[in-house]
Amino acid sequence: MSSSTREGTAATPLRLVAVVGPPGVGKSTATGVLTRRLGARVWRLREAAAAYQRAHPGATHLFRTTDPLGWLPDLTVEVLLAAFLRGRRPSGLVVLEGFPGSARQLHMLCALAAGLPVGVLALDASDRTCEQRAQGRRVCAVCEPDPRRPAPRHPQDPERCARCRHPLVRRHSDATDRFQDRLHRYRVRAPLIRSMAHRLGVPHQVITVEDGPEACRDRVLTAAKSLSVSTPGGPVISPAHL
Ligand SMILES: Nc1ncnc2c1ncn2[C@@H]1O[C@H](COP(=O)(O)OP(=O)(O)O)[C@@H](O)[C@H]1O
Repeated sequence: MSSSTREGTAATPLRLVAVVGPPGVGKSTATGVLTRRLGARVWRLREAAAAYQRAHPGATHLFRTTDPLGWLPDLTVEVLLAAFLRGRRPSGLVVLEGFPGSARQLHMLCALAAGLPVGVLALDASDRTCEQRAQGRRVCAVCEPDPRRPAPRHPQDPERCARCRHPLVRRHSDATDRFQDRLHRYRVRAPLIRSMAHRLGVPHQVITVEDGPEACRDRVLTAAKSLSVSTPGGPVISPAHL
């Protein structure tokens, strides 16, 4: 990659692009494109939670959840986001992968981002495509102890990892019932996230990623670039009205 293609370098101010979409649509893949091509950094709620727990071993109460999909309470999400945005935060483009998961979380993000440029990139494909992609996805538990990202398949032995040659496995959350629950939750919440973005003046772009990764790459790059330049006016809606 030439350095002229990397635009999210540490010299530029912080800009946030939230990449959302149904499970299996290609969020991790798109995030990978943005990290490689734009030098973006990635913020993932799960990783932020794990890092916070390591740094605050006494804060176990924050991580108790009764949600059937294991989602953390919004109060905890707010603590994690605030730690990221109000601490020694990075500069340049940051991709929030799979976040926000609800309209309320988008509101929270904008309130904490306090005028920083925020954009939402919503990837979309049919339920069938998402399901097929999730069923075909394999991860490597050796390269990544808590595997989330799709692993590259070995060209001669596609059931093995191209990096370490260990057998690839399916993601626990791709089991059919769990996948359907995640898909349903996203489909219910996506229009609410979109209308919240509209109410907050946050740029929101939907791109269809029905065709293969090559064809989607340029669309993802173009959308992320255009989304990461405008600044929202900041939340004007009281959380009580959410
Ligand atoms: N545009 C695309 N076309 C075909 N397959 C894709 C595309 N984007 C991602 N994939 C594949 O679909 C699966 C799910 O992608 P992933 O990025 O893990 O989805 P998500 O993070 O949204 O759950 C992976 O195996 C990935 O390689």
